[in-house]
Amino acid sequence: MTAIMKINNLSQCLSCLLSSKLSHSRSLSKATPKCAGPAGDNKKKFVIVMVRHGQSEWNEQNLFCGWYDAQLTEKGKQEACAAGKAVKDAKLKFDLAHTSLLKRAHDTLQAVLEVSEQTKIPICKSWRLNERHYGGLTGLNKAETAKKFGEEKVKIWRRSFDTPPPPMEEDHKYYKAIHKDARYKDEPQPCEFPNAESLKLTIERTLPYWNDVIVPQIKQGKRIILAAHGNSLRGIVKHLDQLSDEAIMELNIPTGIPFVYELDAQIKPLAPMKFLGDAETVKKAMESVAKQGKAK
Ligand SMILES: O=C(O)[C@@H](CO)OP(=O)(O)O
Repeated sequence: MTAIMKINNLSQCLSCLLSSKLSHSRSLSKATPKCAGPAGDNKKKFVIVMVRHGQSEWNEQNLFCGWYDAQLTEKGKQEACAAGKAVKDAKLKFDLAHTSLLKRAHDTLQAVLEVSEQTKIPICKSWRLNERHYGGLTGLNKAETAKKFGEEKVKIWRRSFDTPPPPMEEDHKYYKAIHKDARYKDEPQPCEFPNAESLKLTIERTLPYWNDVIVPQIKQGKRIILAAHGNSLRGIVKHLDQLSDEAIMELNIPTGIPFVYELDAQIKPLAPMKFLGDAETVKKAMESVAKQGKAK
């Protein structure tokens, strides 16, 4: 049975991981550091696999989703299974998985692990890996919003680095479903609970989890899969590839296609991200994410 750990804060996370290490000592003891590079610390090579969840019901309807807990569609489930097959075919093995508190990411991860026959690994969950909070735009149709406010404005809301969407007020249709959800009763603290996030704000809460939880595990040789969201992953990619605020605007991560980073001992990418999919399919899937913000 898959071990699931909900991580409420970073210190709890570390003790959680420690206890999981004890209870999963059999699976973890088999973990071998991925140090395939030539000798010398800088060349030491680690591998991390990331995947955006498969298509969700709100992706299908082209709605701003953010922290709303939309489910996977049938297509999304198939994408998740195909991602698992790609992982299996690439012979990628994991010691640990990380995901958000949102079902679409968790269910994608579960399918990947089932299809690639590695369901026994611990799964760490954190709100810090959630999708960016889309504020007052949550639940609105992206194409209709572009028609009303203009495509340029929607591109700024969707892809600019530091312009957040309008905030989610208490009378918003989805405020209760998100802000009063029991899964957030311990964390985030009221002062850190977002009511709208730009990519910059998303990075500010995602990066501490990357730096304090995931990076130390990578350095211990743990082979990790991270199943998250378009924008929480864009934040990590921006950091890893040191992309400028302008360059990150053009990156659209497709649903359900895993991508792999090979990292040196300083956790710097040794090569660009490599998608487990053919280049044409990946290009088309990226273009289709970008187009979601066009008026129809
Ligand atoms: O709606 C959202 O939460 C995200 C991801 O689906 O959309 P976008 O690609 O527009 O940032």
